[in-house]
Amino acid sequence: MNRDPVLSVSGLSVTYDVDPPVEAVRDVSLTVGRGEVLGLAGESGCGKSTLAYAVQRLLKPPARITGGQVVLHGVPGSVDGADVDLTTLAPAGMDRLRWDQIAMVFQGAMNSLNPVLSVGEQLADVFTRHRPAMRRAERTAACGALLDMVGVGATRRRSYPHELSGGMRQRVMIAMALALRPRLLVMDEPTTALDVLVQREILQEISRLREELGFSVVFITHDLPLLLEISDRIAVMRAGRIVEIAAAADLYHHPQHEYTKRLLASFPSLTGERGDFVRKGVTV
Ligand SMILES: Nc1ncnc2c1ncn2[C@@H]1O[C@H](COP(=O)(O)OP(=O)(O)OP(=O)(O)O)[C@@H](O)[C@H]1O
Repeated sequence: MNRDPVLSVSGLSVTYDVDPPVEAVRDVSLTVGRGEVLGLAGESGCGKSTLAYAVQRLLKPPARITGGQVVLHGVPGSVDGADVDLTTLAPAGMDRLRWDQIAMVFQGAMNSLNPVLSVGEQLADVFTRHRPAMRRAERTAACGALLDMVGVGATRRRSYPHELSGGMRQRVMIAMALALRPRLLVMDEPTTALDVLVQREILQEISRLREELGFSVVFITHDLPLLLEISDRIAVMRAGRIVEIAAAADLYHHPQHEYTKRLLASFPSLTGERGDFVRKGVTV
């Protein structure tokens, strides 16, 4: 399926300036289409997180982008009409785009909630910072609607993080990431720390929200079976490079790269009869 791109990464390279230097991302090119779920697979240390952080300019020294471009397309109000190269954008410009256009949910996100503020207050804070003209009542209503949307329920607005389960807290983080209706959601192992049932419930929720709101997702995990279920396309990364990128079903049925074949073979659940769950969407 051809979709308008939301994000185009071309020739992106990132090095950690340590001794010896680590070339964590090497000449990576990929696009993310509107409304698409792009899965990013690969073994631990292959550079998935570095790529995700680089795309949002969230890398800190010793990491350094050594080449390439990250273009966000169709940015409202941008100077040249629509396309913004995030690698050259001034920090203030990037701050404006973060949350608004691109938001991220990472693995430990649920632990980054402030323990002394209610989840409602923390959600409201996103609006206070990014939508200063919003009135208090409007903000409160928006926070309630978000909590309903992710299945936490508006009545939990006054709860503190410690009063919620890990799954609930991660849902709050997803609500926060979706608050400003970003066009791209980057999720780095967002459910890995949760038990399998909660993980599936949340993935189902993300699939539903994606259909309802139309945002694109870059979903990172080492869990290839999970990616095959939820992704439109999958990029397989190895030692900093994308070795193969294909529609999920093609990648499963006709893997081209030796490494992809090995990766598929390393998940026993993908061999034999159980392999038929590919591309049917998330089911509980
Ligand atoms: N701060 C750092 N300094 C030096 N090297 C680093 C740093 N952070 C990451 N690396 C290296 O960069 C490479 C890519 O790491 P990265 O965390 O992006 O991989 P990953 O695929 O996301 O792994 P995981 O699934 O374990 O999170 C690895 O070799 C890692 O050791």
